Amino acid sequence: MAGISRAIRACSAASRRTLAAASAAALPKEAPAAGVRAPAAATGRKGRDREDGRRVQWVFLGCPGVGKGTYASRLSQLLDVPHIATGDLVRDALAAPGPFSKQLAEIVNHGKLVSDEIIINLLSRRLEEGEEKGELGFILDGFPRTIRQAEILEGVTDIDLVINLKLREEALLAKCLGRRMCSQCGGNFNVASIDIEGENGGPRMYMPPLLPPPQCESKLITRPDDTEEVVKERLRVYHDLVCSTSLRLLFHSCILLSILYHLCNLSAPFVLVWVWKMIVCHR
Ligand SMILES: Nc1ncnc2c1ncn2[C@@H]1O[C@H](COP(=O)(O)OP(=O)(O)O)[C@@H](O)[C@H]1O
Repeated sequence: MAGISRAIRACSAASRRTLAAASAAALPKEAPAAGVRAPAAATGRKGRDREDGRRVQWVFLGCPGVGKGTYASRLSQLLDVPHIATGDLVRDALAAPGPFSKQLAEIVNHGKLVSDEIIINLLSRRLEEGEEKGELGFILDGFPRTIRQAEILEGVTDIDLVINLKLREEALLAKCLGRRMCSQCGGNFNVASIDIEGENGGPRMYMPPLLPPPQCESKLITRPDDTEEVVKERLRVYHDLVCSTSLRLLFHSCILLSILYHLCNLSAPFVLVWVWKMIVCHR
């Protein structure tokens, strides 16, 4: 409980109220055994709920352009839960006139992350609306993106599954630059045709374009933050965050290891292998 209250105390007063209310209502917290997550298998298929009445609570992570939105939206239809993309919440806020959207545009159109306070406020509001509509689960896309966001989410929900998608850097840039959206139906498409030779005997990567139907062709728009310069900055911000998180994990594991080393008389090679594994796993 201390961890939860610490995380919630860290939120701004406004987001604390809304997130706590949303989590109490929209995200009923069951009482799993300490440290045990409800397995995804326990969650129902479409129309079949868990015993506590809620549906899946999944999270999709990964760098810009990796396909989080595509997979999350398809799965949300199959599992009959809403697909909540914090990027969409930000774009909705950007579309509303006023000083707030100008402030947001300054951040988003330069490839930076918006503050934890803003994103938590937007997400809290979205969860509250979902609660009013009777939504029973979610697939989150693009949240959490910082350690603080992850701590807050961890504190107020039971996440069943986290999927971290990865893709080679050259494909990511091409995919972001090829993204198109239909201004009428909101459908997402991609005009990039990706065909990259495998490296060091690795498999070739081929991803055909995801073309729009004829009725959408003349209505395609590109996101203002999908220019080459901004995408490169978003990828840089993403990798910086992943690196700082990995270093933090590595630092903590080194402290733990040195304690174990002294307590259990572990051999130095064993400690080195463990440290190496930490680096490789979190790269
Ligand atoms: N969890 C978040 N924390 C901070 N900023 C976010 C978050 N989610 C979305 N954003 C903002 O919205 C923008 C668009 O997000 P998104 O559509 O998820 O883009 P991407 O394709 O880069 O994953 C991001 O570049 C960032 O400015």
